[in-house]
Amino acid sequence: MHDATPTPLSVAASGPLTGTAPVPGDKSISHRSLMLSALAVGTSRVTGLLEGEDVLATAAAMRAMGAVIERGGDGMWTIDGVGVGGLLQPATALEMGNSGTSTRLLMGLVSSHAITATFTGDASLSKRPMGRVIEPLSRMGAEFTASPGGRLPLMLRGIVPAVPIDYTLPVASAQVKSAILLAGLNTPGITRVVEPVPTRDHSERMLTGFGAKLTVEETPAGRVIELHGEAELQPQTIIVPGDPSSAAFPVVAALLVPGSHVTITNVGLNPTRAALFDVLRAMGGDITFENRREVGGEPVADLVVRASTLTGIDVDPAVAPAMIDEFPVLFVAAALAQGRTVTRGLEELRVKESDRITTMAEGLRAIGARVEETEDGLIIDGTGGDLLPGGGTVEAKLDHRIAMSFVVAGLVSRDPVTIDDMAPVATSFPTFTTLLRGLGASL
Ligand SMILES: O=C(O)C1=C[C@@H](OP(=O)(O)O)[C@@H](O)[C@H](O)C1
Ligand SMILES: C=C(OP(=O)(O)O)C(=O)O
Repeated sequence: MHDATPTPLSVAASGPLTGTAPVPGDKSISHRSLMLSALAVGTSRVTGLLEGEDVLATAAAMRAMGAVIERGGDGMWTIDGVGVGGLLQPATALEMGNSGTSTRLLMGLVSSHAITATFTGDASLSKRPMGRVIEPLSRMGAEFTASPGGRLPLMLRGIVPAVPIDYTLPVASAQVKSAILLAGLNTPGITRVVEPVPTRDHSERMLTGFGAKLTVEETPAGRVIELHGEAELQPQTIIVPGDPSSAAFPVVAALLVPGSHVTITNVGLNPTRAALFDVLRAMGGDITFENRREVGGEPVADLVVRASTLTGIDVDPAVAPAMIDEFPVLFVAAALAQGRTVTRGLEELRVKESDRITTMAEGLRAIGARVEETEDGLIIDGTGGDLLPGGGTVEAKLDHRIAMSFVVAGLVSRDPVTIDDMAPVATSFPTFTTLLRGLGASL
């Protein structure tokens, strides 16, 4: 998808950011709303869907397997579902682009249908480990022929009936948890997943909303999720709240650019997602939450952010799953803070769209930040609020969050920062540069 035609961008120091902007829909919730609507019997309606490439890859795959998915002129999506067990054999390979979530969750869905599907992805996705889903889904009876190292392209042969499993997650991964639960939808009996460390719970919330019989119990061994199979899902009307992972970029930009005062509206604050804002506040960031409400079964608020002098901290590894995609931009905040920020327990960052520990360390060094890379995190000595030297070119490595993080870094650098390729940003936040320009950033 992004293997061709790089789109570079040079970003120079900016004047204050001001004004109000809403963030686009949550990527995780958007994927799930399409998948579950496609499995309901009848017509579901979704507003606020993130229209980024990753979500559109999910939509294309669900269409290829029989769902009728349309976007109305008013931005409302309608999905005519095929019912649990009703997915059809796709005529061509399922192209997953850059999207790990589409790939792993759809592998779960296909596993318990009588479908043989080939999954392909771009250069970044083809390096990412799929063994973590192949292993539990094989136990349920699905068969896989994967590329070396358990990677894409791979072929999956689903099975009916699949076998329910009782599975303790070996990695803290909402994608693995969700893949198993989605496979469990068309599996007789109870599929049980134990997560020793809680991860984002959008699948559990939405499965319940669609009428699946699902229980969640907190136990000494962790969260135990039980799903009763052969479920019947009822069509829903869903409003997708704004994505905290996208909000992270304008929020950090406003904290760092002197004189800024912005309001970012419609920010999802599900506790399994929102730890970045707590960490930034603990660093001294002036962030207040206004107009707290519920949207689509998820807590939401408007974030009022004022430029602040941040202080480095030791980030508790226990909060990592609740801000797993926000570390790249947190590293930028740390590079401007007073003193040292230490992060640990972030091994999972090495298997995202890029190795986000090494990519961020290399990029931050290229623009003059003081960074030490460890096995499982970064140690960063900040400037104390002074501009970074800047002047370098950073490689985004087909990783949207790396590209956006260095745009934020460029806004607080003496000499312009060049990002080699902004194209991947379209996967999760197609309106990113427009939103920042609207707040006054000189991009
Ligand atoms: O379930 C999801 O929607 C996601 C889970 C996380 O991945 P892992 O499950 O690999 O941690 C996250 O990084 C990704 O952006 C979205
Ligand atoms: C890791 C991410 O997404 P995915 O795994 O879906 O590619 C992300 O959006 O940061």
